[in-house]
Amino acid sequence: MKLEIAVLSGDGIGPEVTAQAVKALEAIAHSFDHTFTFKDALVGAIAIDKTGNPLPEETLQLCADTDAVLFGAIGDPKYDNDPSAPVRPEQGLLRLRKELGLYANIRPVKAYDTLLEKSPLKRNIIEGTDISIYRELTGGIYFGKKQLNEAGTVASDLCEYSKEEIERITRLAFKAAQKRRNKLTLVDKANVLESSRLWRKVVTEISKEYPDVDLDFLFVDNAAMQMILNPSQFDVILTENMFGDIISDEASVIGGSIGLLASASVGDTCCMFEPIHGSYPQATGKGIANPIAAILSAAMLLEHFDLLEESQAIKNAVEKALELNLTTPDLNSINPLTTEKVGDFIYDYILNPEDSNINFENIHVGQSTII
Ligand SMILES: NC(=O)C1=CN([C@@H]2O[C@H](COP(=O)(O)OP(=O)(O)OC[C@H]3O[C@@H](n4cnc5c(N)ncnc54)[C@H](O)[C@@H]3O)[C@@H](O)[C@H]2O)C=CC1
Ligand SMILES: CC(C)CC(=O)C(=O)O
Ligand SMILES: [Mg+2]
Repeated sequence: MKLEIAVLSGDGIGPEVTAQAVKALEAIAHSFDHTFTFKDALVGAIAIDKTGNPLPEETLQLCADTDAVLFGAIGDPKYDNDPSAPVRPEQGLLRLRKELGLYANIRPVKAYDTLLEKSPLKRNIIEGTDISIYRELTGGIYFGKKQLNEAGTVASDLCEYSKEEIERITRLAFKAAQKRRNKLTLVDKANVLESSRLWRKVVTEISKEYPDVDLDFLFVDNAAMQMILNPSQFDVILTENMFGDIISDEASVIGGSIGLLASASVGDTCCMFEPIHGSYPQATGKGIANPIAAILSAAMLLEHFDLLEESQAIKNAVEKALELNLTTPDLNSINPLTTEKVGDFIYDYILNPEDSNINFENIHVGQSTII
C-alpha cells in the first residue's frame, strides 16, 4: 500500500517521540513491502515562532491532502505562563481537529500483564482492564464562545452540543462496543448540565438501534472514582470533549504511564494519530520521554487502513520491549533506556522478530547491563 503521511511533530518532546513512530512505520514499510512517504509540517509554538501562526495554512492544506496525519504534541511554558498571549499553540491543534472534522478521538486503555506491578494502583484492581474511550473532539466547551468582560473580571466558556454532533460519535461508539464486549457507558453530568441531558436523550434513542449493547450512565465525578476503584468494569466509554480529556489522562495511571497511551482522531474524511500526552516540556531533549504512546499511535494508523498484521507487528514489538523492561525512566527507574534506544529496539524487532541476536547489551543507557 502507498500512504502519504503528514508528520506534525510540534513542540517539546513531540519531535523526539514522533521520530520513533516514523521509524516504526519505516520498519513496517520495509518488512511488508509498503511505500510510506512522510511530509513534515509546522504546528504549535514552533509554528508561531517561525510564522506567527500556530497552524499555518500550508500545514492545514498538507493535512487535508495526505492520507493521514501523525501528530506529536504542542505546547510551551512561555505561552502557558502568559494568560494574555494573543496566540497560543493549543489553538493550532484545536483548529486542526475542527478543520479536518476529526470528531471522534479513540483512546485505548490497557493494563499490560507485564506492567501490573508498575501501576500505582493495586494489581488485583487493574488486572484485565481493557477500555476504549470514545471522546467527542470537535465540540463542547473547548470550542464554545469565550468571553471576558472589559474589566477582565468575569470570564465564560460556552459548552454547546448539537444532536447531530452527539449522534455521529455515538454510532461509532456503539459499533465499537459490538466488536468488543457489548457494553457502553455514557459519562456525563446530566444531574447538572443541560448539554449532558441532551447527550443522554440522544444516546438513549440511538441505543434502540443496538439492542445487543448494554448501555449504562455514569456521572463524571463518579466515573473518575470508578476508574481508580474498578476500571475493569468498563468496555467502551462514550463522553464529551472535556470529560474525555480528563478521564483518559486519569486512566493512563492504570497502564503505569501516560507515555503508553495512543489515540486515533477520526472523521468522515480525514484521520490523525496522536499520543494523548502533551509536550512534557521539562523533558525536552533529555531522551527520557516514553515514545511508546507515539509508536502505538502509528499502530492505530495502520489499523485504520486495515493493515492489521502490520499494526500487530508494532504492538508485538512494544509488548516485547515492555516484557524485557526496555523502557524509559517513567517505567524503569533502575536501568532505563533513552527515547531513541526504545525506538531502536522496536524498529529492530519489527524487522526481525525471530532474531535473538538483537544486541541488548548496547541498548541500556549508562553503566547498567540489561537482563
Ligand atoms: N495533544 C497535545 O498536544 C497536548 C498538549 N498539551 C500541552 O503540553 C504542555 C504540557 O502540559 P502538561 O499538563 O504538563 O501535560 P503533559 O502530558 O505534557 O505532561 C504531564 C506529565 O505526564 C508525564 N508524561 C507526559 N508525556 C510523557 C511521556 N511521553 N513519557 C513519560 N512521561 C510523560 C510527565 O510526568 C509529565 O510531567 C502544555 O503546554 C499543554 O497545553 C497538553 C496535553 C495534550
Ligand atoms: C492541549 C489540548 C488542546 C488538548 C488535550 O489536552 C488533549 O487533546 O488531550
Ligand atoms: Mg489532554
